[in-house]
Amino acid sequence: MKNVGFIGWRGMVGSVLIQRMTEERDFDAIRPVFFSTSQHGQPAPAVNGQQGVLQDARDLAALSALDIIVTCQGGDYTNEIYPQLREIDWQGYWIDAASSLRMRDDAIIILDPVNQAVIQQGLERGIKTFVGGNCTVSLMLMSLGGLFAQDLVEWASVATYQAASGGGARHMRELLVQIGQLHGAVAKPLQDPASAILDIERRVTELTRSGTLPTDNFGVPLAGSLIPWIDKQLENGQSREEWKGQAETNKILNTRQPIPVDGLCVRIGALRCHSQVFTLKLKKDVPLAEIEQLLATHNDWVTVVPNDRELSMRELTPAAVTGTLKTPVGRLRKLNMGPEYLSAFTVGDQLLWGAAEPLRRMLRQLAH
Ligand SMILES: NC(=O)C1=CN([C@@H]2O[C@H](COP(=O)(O)OP(=O)(O)OC[C@H]3O[C@@H](n4cnc5c(N)ncnc54)[C@H](OP(=O)(O)O)[C@@H]3O)[C@@H](O)[C@H]2O)C=CC1
Ligand SMILES: N[C@@H](CC(=O)OP(=O)(O)O)C(=O)O
Repeated sequence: MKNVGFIGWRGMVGSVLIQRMTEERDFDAIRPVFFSTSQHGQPAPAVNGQQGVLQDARDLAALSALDIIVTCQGGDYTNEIYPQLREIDWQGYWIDAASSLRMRDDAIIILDPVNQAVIQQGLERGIKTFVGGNCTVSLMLMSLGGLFAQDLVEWASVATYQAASGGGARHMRELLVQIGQLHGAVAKPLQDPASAILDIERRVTELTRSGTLPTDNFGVPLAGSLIPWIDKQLENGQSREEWKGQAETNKILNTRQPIPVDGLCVRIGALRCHSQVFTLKLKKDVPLAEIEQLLATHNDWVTVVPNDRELSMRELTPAAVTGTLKTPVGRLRKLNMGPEYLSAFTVGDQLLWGAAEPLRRMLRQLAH
């Protein structure tokens, strides 16, 4: 049995990972050791009736005794600890949720339903560093994988609708507090059907602009609004989140000729599901029925939602998908621009296939 260290297990991504591992009985096949940067010495979570003590996540001796390290602690931790471990010639496998190591030549971005062949080749070449992809990229490829697998995509233009959870736990709290404060300010007139809706709206807008809503995390109000920028600003005018679209997609797929992927990333007031709208230019005119068939059969989690009003409203929303491993795609239709132009709408839980699930499945491969 492999000794596996977990860092970041009590964070948002980490706790989803532990929950999924428990559901799938993954702990039966490993000897887990839990670490913390702030709570070492305290009781570790009990697994299969066994409970140890939290180890120090900066103790290189304890870390280097492990066969596999799984970290959901974030990029700062990775940047601090990973080079030190490799420096002392630690030969174990490093599985990471953070973006820091993704684009290194000696790291593979893991999304096994899409790139198991790339993962397998990497393992055979002795690659030891496996990193989960950016959530929008992973969710796009889970939903549209059938078209990429057949090399049908000439380019993809995307507009994202990204959930608060992508920013972290505190961002989710901030959104909910904002929602509560806005509602609280108008709760009374709202109960009166005779009250004027534009007076209510004015009060909400005034409060939104007053500077009194909590905005420490998002920087501006998100409730009742949106934020058309995610992550850092790059010199070419893209946000870093937008830059990842093309860079990571092509690395995951190991394309010889890069497929252009670009668009705008937008934060909205959903809690943990990212949605994305695509305009795809296909390399040829493929009948819609064939497209639906390719998409639906690509992996076990994607479903094609027929382009029907009722079904789209019921099945193709964050409310329907949150907390599940489903990665549905719908609103599929040929656009007025021509028969090679396809629209698509995708939804997926950014903490499951967007973050924790690819790590869990990589660990399972390595542990067996
Ligand atoms: N959020 C997301 O959607 C995605 C995140 N990632 C990556 O994963 C990393 C971790 O993200 P996320 O899970 O959101 O981070 P969190 O902020 O939820 O957790 C990170 C760490 O904070 C510490 N911590 C301090 N106080 C608490 C508390 N009250 N409850 C839980 N943990 C606490 C824990 O470390 P300790 O025990 O050592 O104190 C924990 O491991 C990100 O930095 C990013 O690199 C990747 C994909 C998506
Ligand atoms: N940036 C993503 C979440 C995330 O953590 O992405 P990455 O793993 O690429 O840093 C979002 O805000 O929705």
